[in-house]
Amino acid sequence: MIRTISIRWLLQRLGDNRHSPWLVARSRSFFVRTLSTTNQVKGETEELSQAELLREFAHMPVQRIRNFSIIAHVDHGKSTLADRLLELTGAIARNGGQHQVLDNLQVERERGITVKAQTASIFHRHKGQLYLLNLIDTPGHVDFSNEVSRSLAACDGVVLLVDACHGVQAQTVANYHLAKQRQLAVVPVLNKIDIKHANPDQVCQDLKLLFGIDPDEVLRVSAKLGTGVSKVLERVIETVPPPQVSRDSDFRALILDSWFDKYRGALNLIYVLNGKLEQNQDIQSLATKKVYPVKSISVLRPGECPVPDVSAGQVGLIACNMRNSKESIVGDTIHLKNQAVAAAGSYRPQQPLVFAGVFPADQSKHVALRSAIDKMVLNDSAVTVNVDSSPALGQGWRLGFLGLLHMEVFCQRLEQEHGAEPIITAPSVTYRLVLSNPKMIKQQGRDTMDISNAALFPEPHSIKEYYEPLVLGTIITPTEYVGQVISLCVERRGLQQSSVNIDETRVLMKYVLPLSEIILDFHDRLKSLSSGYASFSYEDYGYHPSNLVRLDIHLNGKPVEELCRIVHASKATGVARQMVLKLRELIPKQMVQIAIQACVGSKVLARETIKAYRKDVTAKLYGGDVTRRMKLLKQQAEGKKKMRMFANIRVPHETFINVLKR
Ligand SMILES: Nc1nc2c(ncn2[C@@H]2O[C@H](COP(=O)(O)OP(=O)(O)OP(=O)(O)O)[C@@H](O)[C@H]2O)c(=O)[nH]1
Repeated sequence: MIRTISIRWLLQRLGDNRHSPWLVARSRSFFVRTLSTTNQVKGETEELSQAELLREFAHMPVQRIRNFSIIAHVDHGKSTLADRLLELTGAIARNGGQHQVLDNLQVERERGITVKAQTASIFHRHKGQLYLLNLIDTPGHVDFSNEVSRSLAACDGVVLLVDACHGVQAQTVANYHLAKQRQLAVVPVLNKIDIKHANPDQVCQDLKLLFGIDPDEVLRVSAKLGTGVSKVLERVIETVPPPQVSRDSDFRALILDSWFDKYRGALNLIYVLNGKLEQNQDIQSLATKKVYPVKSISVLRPGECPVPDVSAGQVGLIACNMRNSKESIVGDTIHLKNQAVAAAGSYRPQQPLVFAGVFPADQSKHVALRSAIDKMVLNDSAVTVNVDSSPALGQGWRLGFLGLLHMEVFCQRLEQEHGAEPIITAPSVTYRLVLSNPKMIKQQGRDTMDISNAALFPEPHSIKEYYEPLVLGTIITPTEYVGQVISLCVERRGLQQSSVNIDETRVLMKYVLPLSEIILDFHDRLKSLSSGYASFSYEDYGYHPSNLVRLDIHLNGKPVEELCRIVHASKATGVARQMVLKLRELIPKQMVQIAIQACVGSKVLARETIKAYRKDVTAKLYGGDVTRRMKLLKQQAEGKKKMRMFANIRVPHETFINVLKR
């Protein structure tokens, strides 16, 4: 019965949402699941029907629940392993031609990377007992580390996956420490052992040296071929403790994730810490105090399966008429109406590091873009939004991201999932200024000012001290590239903190680097100079004093706000030169001559000129009459002089971003 209703519901949704790739993708994975169960999947739990499994879900004791994430460096095979685990446990069809089922966003499939952590509840029989395993596939890229921290808040253990060819990489180190900070059980697994030049023994030694992991503890698998994968589930059940929750107390749950559904509003993925939640009960948000009736509860397998209730230790999806990101807050605690409970868990979204202006290409699309951004922010709690305006681009928003890739993916999703086509200004970091101007201090209500929009940078005489954000970077590189890596770090004002040989062939270096120096292309440069072998990860290192200046760009003497930048004083001349040259290429020739100047205060550091079109006013003249020709050219020059005075130079929108790329 449930299945029949769900398929009808699904088909309606597919029909009505042809333009929502996200929903279609989600529904498709649901479809795969539904078909697979209809055909009786071949898995460890094949003897149980879907209805029986859901009954098991309702009665599953806490002692037989395991919540774990798969964490690893980029491309080490997390999503492939997740696929195999889903197949093995019968959640999806084996050899169904579906790859990386949990990577269901269009952007994930196009880029081949995971950007959103995805949950799936699976069942596995171990020593005669059925266990409920909540598996979370996490992204590997540093820009999506918020997704990893968010996932770990609902876990008691992790599968630390390491590529047996490439070994421990920067993000392996970062993710391992994240798991250890939360005191989670670690199941070390080497992947890709099917590859000829894999060196599992060496990687085991590295794991021992870096993390003290006993080589005998390390499982060896091939997620691609499925070799050894069942051992991973056994080890998870044996090593990861059951959740530390209580079913006897009042209901309390942590909102882990949320996303928007056209019909049901915001859907919340919750991790229940206490008690039990049933359909039609009223829940209250601890943050907003608002009350909502629970309309539906489901479990993700990985498609939605309706269940009547969800109990402590379990992860469930609820629809409760929340409308937007202001109501559905990731990290918030929900409880039953009018019951006093303490906040659940310690998860807080990471603070954004990179900021960019987002404006509608056409101001009439302002409302549509605002609604699209709101829906996207609901699904990405790490993004911050503040209202912004610009004389050239109109009303818009200043969005905060965790990195450039995060920003690119967010904007791509805005386009793909919501049909929005915004203009994105150049990304910048947030600088901190200590003010000396009493009037400004009074206005601000304090003597410091955080600023990410260079256009709002105060005059130097109002500033006492400048601070810029630094990061602690971890670089792992083969020894032959150490020299080039060090040169790159020095060029980016990096200071080496340590350098350790992991083994004879690889070095782990720690560098303190200014965030502004790494956001644009540091990672690409590092990859290209090391033929793709070096890896980089970073964490916040706080604000430190710096010597900053505001670099203004003038076009025919008029400052262009969108192009000004905050730069380190030592780099001002180099950046000025580079910017004017780039602008000369990017701004199309116009009817007037354009002078491009880069200045700090009144000092011009670099200048370039774009010559005007020279309209051939003499083209129609019959040949040879020099005096007539000269007279016409002179008239034209007079006209241009006038035009220059009122000249309205057309700067293409993409110039604002392209000019800042190195
Ligand atoms: N030969 C071989 N290739 C594998 C194995 N596991 C994964 N791969 C390949 O490695 C590539 C990356 O796999 P993914 O599962 O996307 O890696 P990921 O860790 O989820 O990637 P991100 O989520 O972007 O960090 C894909 O081309 C897989 O086919 C394996 O066991 N053997």
